[in-house]
Amino acid sequence: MTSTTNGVYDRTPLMAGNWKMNLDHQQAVTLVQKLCWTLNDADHDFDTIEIAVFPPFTDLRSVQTLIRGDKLPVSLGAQDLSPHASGAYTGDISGQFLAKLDCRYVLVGHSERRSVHQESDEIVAAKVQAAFTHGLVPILCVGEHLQVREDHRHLEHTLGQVRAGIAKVPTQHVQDLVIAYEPVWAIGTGEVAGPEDAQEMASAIRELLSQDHGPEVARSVRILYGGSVKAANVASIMREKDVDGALVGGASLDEAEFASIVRFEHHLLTD
Ligand SMILES: O=C[C@H](O)COP(=O)(O)O
Repeated sequence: MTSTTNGVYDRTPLMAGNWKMNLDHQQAVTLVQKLCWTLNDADHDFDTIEIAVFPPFTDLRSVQTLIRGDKLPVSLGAQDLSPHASGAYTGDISGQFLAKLDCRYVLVGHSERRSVHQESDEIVAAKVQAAFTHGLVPILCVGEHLQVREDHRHLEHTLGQVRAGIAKVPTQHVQDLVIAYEPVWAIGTGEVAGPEDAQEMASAIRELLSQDHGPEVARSVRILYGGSVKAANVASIMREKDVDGALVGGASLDEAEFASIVRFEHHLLTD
């Protein structure tokens, strides 16, 4: 599978739906079924764009059973994991358990984890390592608050989060990483960063990866944009050459809207 938008590199676009703390396990199954029906009805080519859903932990087994039973072309991911493999960590979930549930991805360092649960760069780095240890692909979430952007420190801040998050990851793992740039001021606010803002950051992240891990690794890493992505704005973001997909919150809870986001190439053709 290759990217058909930025053309230069062989990166498969990834459209990831982070449901956050929404939908119980029955609603989760219904949403995934409806999403696939909607995409099938639209003759969507599932080979060109990867689709992943990130339900709450309690939904994962039900969604896994559906995906496996109906052989649905949808990847499964979790919203968080413990930095530890097992032990006395009440309420935490091991990456080992997520891998057993066929999770391919896990979000790490989402801004809501960093702000609500005070996750530091050190904890985020330990979770990135734990993900790789258990064979999961971490989606490292980074991004600045509004004040940082207004102070013109957004590049320094966000690149610092990237460097800290992958500090202990060997180069052979870095190439499999996914990074999601989510400016905090654009999350759930209806404010969307301009495509040029997304490209500026994605390009800077790729340059940093190139410096630290070499150009081949930098070309392999997929970089997503997140923050108020909708069907109406996804095409302009996906036109940017270093943006390889979207991490979608609210709009991923509606099968028609998320299906339309997944079919962003259709918008490119009709724009
Ligand atoms: O993980 C998703 C992001 O937080 C974006 O959420 P949003 O699309 O509701 O703004």
